[in-house]
Amino acid sequence: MELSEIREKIDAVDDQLLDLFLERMHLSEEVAAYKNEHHLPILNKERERAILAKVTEKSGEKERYAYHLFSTLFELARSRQAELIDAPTKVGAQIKAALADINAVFPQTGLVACQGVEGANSQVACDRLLPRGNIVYVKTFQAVVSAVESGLCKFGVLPIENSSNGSVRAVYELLQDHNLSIVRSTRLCIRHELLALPGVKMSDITEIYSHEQAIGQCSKFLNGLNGVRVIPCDNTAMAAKMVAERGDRHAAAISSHPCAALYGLETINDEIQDSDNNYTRFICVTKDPVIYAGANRISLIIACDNKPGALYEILSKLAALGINMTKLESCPVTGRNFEFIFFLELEASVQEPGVLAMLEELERSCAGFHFLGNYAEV
Ligand SMILES: C=C(O[C@@H]1C=C(C(=O)O)C=C[C@H]1O)C(=O)O
Repeated sequence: MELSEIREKIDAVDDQLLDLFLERMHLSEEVAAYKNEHHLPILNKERERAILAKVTEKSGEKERYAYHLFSTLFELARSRQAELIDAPTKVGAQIKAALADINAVFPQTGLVACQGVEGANSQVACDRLLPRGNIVYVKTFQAVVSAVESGLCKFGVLPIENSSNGSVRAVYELLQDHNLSIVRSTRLCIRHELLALPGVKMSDITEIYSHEQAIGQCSKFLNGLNGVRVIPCDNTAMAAKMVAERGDRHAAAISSHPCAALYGLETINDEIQDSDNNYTRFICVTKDPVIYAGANRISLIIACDNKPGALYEILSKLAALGINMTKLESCPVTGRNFEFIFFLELEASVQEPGVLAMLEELERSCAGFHFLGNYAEV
């Protein structure tokens, strides 16, 4: 058969397929109306399994392809049903509350909980996120969360990811366990320096203090040193402060340039970070789930079943809406045997058509779902 002839036949089959597809979608809309009336869940695994069993049995050696095609058809049918059924979801209620005040503008002032001390990168981030905010320093990320949850501070600032080290797990864990909303984010270019008391030389140093993230970001420099103990501490600025206060001429801190002047130290070595493209993103969180004008990023934590195609199903929902994903990181669930959760970031606003319905559907279909916020990066 000539190619043009085969293609003519394919065109004819496509016409039939399309008609049948539209008819199938129409029937699932009728099923949706029934489910709505009788308060039935959208997903019916038993029915889907029965159809797949029949399809695979009839498809012979093309069984794999038929399985995939029908799984996609179910996916699309469920998406359409979710659009039509307004079954309550947690994310729906959360977003509705967050959008209640449509004219809400980002506050200019307020107390901001910040982990560390003056000179910490978190402090620079606080100034960027809330230029006229009043900083309250606390010792740990947990204390930032507690300060916001208790109402002591309206805002909290936390580092969420670094371009060399990836996500800050401890912060994601706190976001999972507490109901805080991300309302703004910012990206800081991080430079590290080795600071010590005035006059101290590299050869005097036997101990280097810094935050774990900074230690990780200067691994090449640190690996090149001999006979030096590297000691993690709470914060890069705290490390500088401690070295200054102890007056120990064998100790140094990996910290930022402003901390040298702030704590009376001198730079022994500058630009010691592994990569000059070393960025850390910081988020600003609040207790009230507000979505301010200009929000164009959505952060999610998702857990899906450990089965073939589980992640694909999530991604296909984003692809269907043409949403760009700016982050997808898998992370093992602590204490579980290679079970993973996913950290996602999307370039989208819940006010764009279809986005809220898509999030509601993800909540319905995923084993775990956390909407962390819809916000703007400044
Ligand atoms: C259409 C239905 O809803 C969903 C979609 C199905 C499908 O596309 O065939 C099957 C079961 C449900 O998960 C239904 O319940 O029949």
